[in-house]
Amino acid sequence: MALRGVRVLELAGLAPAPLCGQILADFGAQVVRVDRFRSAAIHADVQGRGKRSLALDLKQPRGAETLTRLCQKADVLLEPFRPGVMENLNLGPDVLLKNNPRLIYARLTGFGNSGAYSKMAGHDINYLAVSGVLSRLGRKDENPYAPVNLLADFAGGGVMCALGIIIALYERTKSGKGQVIDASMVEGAAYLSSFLWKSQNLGLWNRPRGENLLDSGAPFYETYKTSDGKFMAVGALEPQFYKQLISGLGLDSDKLPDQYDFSGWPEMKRRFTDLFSKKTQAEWCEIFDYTDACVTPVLSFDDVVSHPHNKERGTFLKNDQEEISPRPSPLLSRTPATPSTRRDPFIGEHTEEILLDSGFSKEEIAQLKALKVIESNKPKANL
Ligand SMILES: C[C@H](CCC[C@H](C)C(=O)SCCNC(=O)CCNC(=O)[C@H](O)C(C)(C)COP(=O)(O)OP(=O)(O)OC[C@H]1O[C@@H](n2cnc3c(N)ncnc32)[C@H](O)[C@@H]1OP(=O)(O)O)[C@H]1CC[C@H]2[C@@H]3[C@H](O)C[C@@H]4C[C@H](O)CC[C@]4(C)[C@H]3C[C@H](O)[C@]12C
Repeated sequence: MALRGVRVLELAGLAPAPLCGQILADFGAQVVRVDRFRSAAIHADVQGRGKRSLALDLKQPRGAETLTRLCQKADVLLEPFRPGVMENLNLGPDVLLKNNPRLIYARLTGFGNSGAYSKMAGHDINYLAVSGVLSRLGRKDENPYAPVNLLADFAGGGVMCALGIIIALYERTKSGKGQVIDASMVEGAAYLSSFLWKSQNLGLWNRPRGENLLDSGAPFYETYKTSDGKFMAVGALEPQFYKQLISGLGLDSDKLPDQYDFSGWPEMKRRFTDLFSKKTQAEWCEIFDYTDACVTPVLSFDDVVSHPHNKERGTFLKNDQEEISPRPSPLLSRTPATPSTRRDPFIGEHTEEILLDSGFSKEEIAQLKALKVIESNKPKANL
């Protein structure tokens, strides 16, 4: 796998850093999740695929020393805390990069490591708001709407941070040096929105929220309810594809307003809504599947795995606990990701083996355990 041999220490956090670590693990990195003790853990990590867990109390000087020692042999440290937390633990970049100048020290925060808001608590919706993106999301005459926590947490945060890590690893092959990555979810989300900024001159975003081409203003870029309570997604932007949509709906284009005549959009939306409500999702699929009308079913989590296209591509996989999740993407032809099929690790499941692998002696491990600096939790046998 592409990232084989890359050693990552991921300090346990909420959603974005776990996704970043999971991406690295899926593509072959050895990812150790550094957890708080089981009794102190606040959130359950559901993105632990392919990781091992070390439970370590960083608040104790011996705990911080242990992490410092682990960082000497690591390629990447991923930390998800509020700015200043790592420095308070004597684990800031100055200390760790001095010990290991090749270390890539990735800081995944909401507002960044500096700036007026940097020390404030927040979540996806707050970062998306400050990025400017949230103001553009939502339907006409409704409040802005955050699409779950996908945009800031995962796309602008977890994925962007993984990209930063890969770029820094690549750069290190030339310079031999590590560096600090300041991955702010506000800036990650803003960066993702580059197209929205750059396309303003095209007239795509001049109208109020929910009245533009790609924000549910256009009748040909919208979802429609079907007679069985399901939905179809329509994305027929180009005239040649729009023509196929119109024909599939049984309409006569000569009797309709021009596709890009904004004044005709509300009426066209009403007509499309009415038409789509007359057939089931399956009936619409019979009409539109394998055409260029850009019309597809909105698949539920129940239906998506068994959809023929996804089945053929193996888009979803099952682990050995029968849990279904999406296969890593993208597909690399020679060195594809081969994600672990094992269940996610328990907190502290691999504490001892990780320390042994990293050169700690059995005596040192026993001492750390006696001092309650580390915790070891073995899964109960399944009898
Ligand atoms: C599923 C929900 C999560 C959704 C994600 C959400 C939408 C997001 O947006 S995630 C993005 C959050 N933001 C960031 O990550 C930005 C960067 N980080 C921060 O800004 C902050 O970390 C923070 C604001 C996120 C949290 O601040 P906090 O004050 O808690 O922490 P920090 O200041 O960073 O300091 C960390 C302290 O911890 C110490 N530490 C760390 N590691 C160790 C260690 N190994 N040993 C010792 N000490 C350690 C560190 O030293 C710091 O100490 P100090 O403060 O003293 O310096 C879920 C969200 C809520 C969940 C529910 C909830 O928890 C209740 C239930 C709990 C139950 O167990 C399960 C069900 C719940 C209902 C649970 C369900 C879900 O998990 C949630 C809904």
